[in-house]
Amino acid sequence: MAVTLPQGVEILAPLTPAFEEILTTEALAFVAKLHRQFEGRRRELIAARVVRQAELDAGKLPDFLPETAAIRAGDWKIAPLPQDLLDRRVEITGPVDRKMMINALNSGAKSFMADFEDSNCPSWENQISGQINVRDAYRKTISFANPDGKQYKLNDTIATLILRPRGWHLMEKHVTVDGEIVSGALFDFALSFFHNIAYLQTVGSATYYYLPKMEGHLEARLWNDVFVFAQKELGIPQGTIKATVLIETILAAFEMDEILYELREHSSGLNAGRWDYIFSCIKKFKQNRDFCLANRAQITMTVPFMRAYALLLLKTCHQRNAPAIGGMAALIPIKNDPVANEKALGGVKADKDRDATDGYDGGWVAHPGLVPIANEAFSRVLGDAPNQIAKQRPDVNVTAADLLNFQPEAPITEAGLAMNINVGIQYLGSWISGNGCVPIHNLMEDAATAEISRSQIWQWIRSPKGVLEDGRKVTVELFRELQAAEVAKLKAEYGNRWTKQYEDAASMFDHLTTSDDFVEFLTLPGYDYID
Ligand SMILES: CC(=O)SCCNC(=O)CCNC(=O)[C@H](O)C(C)(C)COP(=O)(O)OP(=O)(O)OC[C@H]1O[C@@H](n2cnc3c(N)ncnc32)[C@H](O)[C@@H]1OP(=O)(O)O
Ligand SMILES: O=CC(=O)O
Ligand SMILES: [Mg+2]
Repeated sequence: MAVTLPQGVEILAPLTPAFEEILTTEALAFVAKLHRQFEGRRRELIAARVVRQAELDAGKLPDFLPETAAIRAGDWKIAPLPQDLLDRRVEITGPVDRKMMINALNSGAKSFMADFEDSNCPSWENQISGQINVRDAYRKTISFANPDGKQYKLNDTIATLILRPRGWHLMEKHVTVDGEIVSGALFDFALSFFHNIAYLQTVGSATYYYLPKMEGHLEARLWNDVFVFAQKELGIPQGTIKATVLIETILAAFEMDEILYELREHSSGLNAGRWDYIFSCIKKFKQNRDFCLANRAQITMTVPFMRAYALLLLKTCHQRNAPAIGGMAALIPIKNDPVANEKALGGVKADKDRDATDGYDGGWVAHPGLVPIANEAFSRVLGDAPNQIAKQRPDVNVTAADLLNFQPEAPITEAGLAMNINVGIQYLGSWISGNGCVPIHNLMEDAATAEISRSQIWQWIRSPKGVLEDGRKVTVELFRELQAAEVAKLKAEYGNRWTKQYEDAASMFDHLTTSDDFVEFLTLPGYDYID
């Protein structure tokens, strides 16, 4: 190892010369500073999540917080947005794979969320290569030669890069400070900020972030304090960093104003992260005898609790001069089946049309082929205006009961159960093999969508309402019977692509589903399977 490690820092993974350009002594010293300053608070907040879950398990329902009523009633706005975040009508997302990043930046979308989270398997290789790719993308020097000879380089006009670090719950096991492994969130943030902020300032931009999976405003306060500290350390003007928070947990939905308020000097709005949101509802109410959702496919953006959440997010953002960005339809272009393809594209159009008409300022797409559809839907409403933040929604009145109106409860079917098993195992197999985003049955599947599949089965097994429409109760025995059938089908379909990773995935899926202790995130045990 050529790098001189700062005192107290260890790296428990291989370093190539290219990795050493990212893991420099100075960058690691910055990681260590953030760790020493904030790791204690991060742990307290994770511990507070456990306490909150116990309250929910005991039947307490969430509500808007009485202690922050003044913030909700107050007349404040977030700080002005930088020029390159004013127009976000189409945002493409994708993992930090070099070729895909170039494709995303060239896609015609206004912004590109470079994802170290839901769509990324956090192997050491992916994380550090991802930082190299981000560095080169910011400097517009990124290029790629595909093994088939195709060359990739950036167009003259590219999307603005927004980086999504890992959430507060994930660790970076390959780096320790004073003998403690470091937070994945702090690690991803620290490296991207340290290496790029000074350069970006010279071109009138900055590092922008998407912040995932927070459960409340105190977690947002921690991010804000990290930003303040980081900017001070590197002599960057306060308020330079901007961050969009994904509202993708049911608890955060009750604290949207407060989250914007905590980050008001650094905020670039909120995003409706629908897939983790559904997962969070299942997770938080998994012990509630009244709670039980229908087959995954039935939980669309138009069901009552999802509609309430989407409208409240929009109203809250615009009251605070903040962009409201819509989430992701999981539909993707379908090759070799024009009829199915047209249906999928129609689904994306309907999704983006609804968001644009409601008043959203932009929305996510999963694939470059969907950029024109989303662009048309938002441009139809926005015209030449960069956004519609000025559009207020006083007509929207969402109550706690609306957010908790968990319908539909039916149907739950054998096909829905089998599909959850099939998708869950395929996704986990891919994730353990190093790829965090895959097309399965013509839908985009990532960590968030797979969480819904596995948590639904856990909950159906344990809920009195977990009954198939033909009257059979969902049980461990029924799950195992269907699981055996799905594994046999997949083995036949995969042939020699059915590797040890897929065997591991099947046994991990069995554990996730049958263990009475609910596993908080599938990526936590999954992390033990990857380097
Ligand atoms: C819940 C959430 O968090 S949503 C956010 C996280 N999820 C995502 O970001 C989804 C990202 N999307 C993807 O990973 C992919 O689109 C998938 C896995 C869904 C589908 O992938 P594929 O079936 O391989 O796509 P397909 O074969 O049609 O790709 C065609 C081309 O588009 C590129 N492409 C596809 N999706 C993307 C993307 N999101 N960004 C950049 N390029 C992309 C492919 O690299 C390929 O490029 P090439 O022709 O130069 O080789
Ligand atoms: O991150 C987005 C989501 O839907 O989850
Ligand atoms: Mg998510």
